[in-house]
Amino acid sequence: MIRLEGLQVTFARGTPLETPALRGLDLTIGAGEFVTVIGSNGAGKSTLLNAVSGEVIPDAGRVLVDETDVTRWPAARRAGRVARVFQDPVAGSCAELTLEENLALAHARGRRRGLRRALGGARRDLFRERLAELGLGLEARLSERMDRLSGGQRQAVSLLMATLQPSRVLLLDEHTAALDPRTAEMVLELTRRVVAEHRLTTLMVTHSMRQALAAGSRTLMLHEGRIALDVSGGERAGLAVPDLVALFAQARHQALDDDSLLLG
Ligand SMILES: Nc1ncnc2c1ncn2[C@@H]1O[C@H](COP(=O)(O)OP(=O)(O)OP(=O)(O)O)[C@@H](O)[C@H]1O
Repeated sequence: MIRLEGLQVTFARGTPLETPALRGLDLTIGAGEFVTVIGSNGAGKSTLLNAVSGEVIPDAGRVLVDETDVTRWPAARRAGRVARVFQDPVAGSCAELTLEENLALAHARGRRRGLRRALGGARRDLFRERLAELGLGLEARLSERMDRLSGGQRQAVSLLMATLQPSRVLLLDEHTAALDPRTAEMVLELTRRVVAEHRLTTLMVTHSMRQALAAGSRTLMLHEGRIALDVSGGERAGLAVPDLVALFAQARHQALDDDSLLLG
């Protein structure tokens, strides 16, 4: 479960480059809920994920993960609770290490146990089993270096790494954007499976309106650091991509109107 209360993040405060990225954002995401996040460039989507993962500490407001206030916790301290997969397939793992070593590191993260113990025979069997579940034949490639894998295979392994941690929260930052359409679909399908199996509370940022509606059960639209749209249930089920595009345009105009009212 994630709860954000009055979250404010301003970059370069007090300088001519001052940028308000999140402007008092309130959001509650239930345990096991899968939420997709859309919004134009600079809307605050990555900052939102960064505030949950601890890469960014807010100026005001609170971040709660499973009812624990983690607002001031650095990212490393949250790593056992919050897993993340990035847009760049290279970002989530160590290229020079083998698949097994990467999985062992992920398995050890957030636990009080070292790499050596994590590399035992029982672990290897677990890794092989979990890799086999991906259906990509990677179970036979445990001792290969990570940089031998394709982008899609790396994202699949990154998702698997996320579930080897004891984490309950999964953050996906445009994690299929760098993949070709077929591979992106495969990784999205895998994402659905992994989230459902592990009941992960999930925030997925995407620039694809189609993906935003096809994955998860709720969609948020961010605009200028605020939530401009929050749809779920029957309302969302009845939406097609053009409807979402229209709502997006409407929410942006609404925000512009609000600003002009304020300015007026
Ligand atoms: N480290 C930083 N320093 C200064 N400004 C930043 C920093 N990170 C983000 N910003 C600014 O904060 C605002 C929100 O950025 P953010 O990256 O969260 O948007 P986004 O919705 O993820 O955009 P995109 O879709 O382009 O990735 C933008 O105006 C951005 O330029």
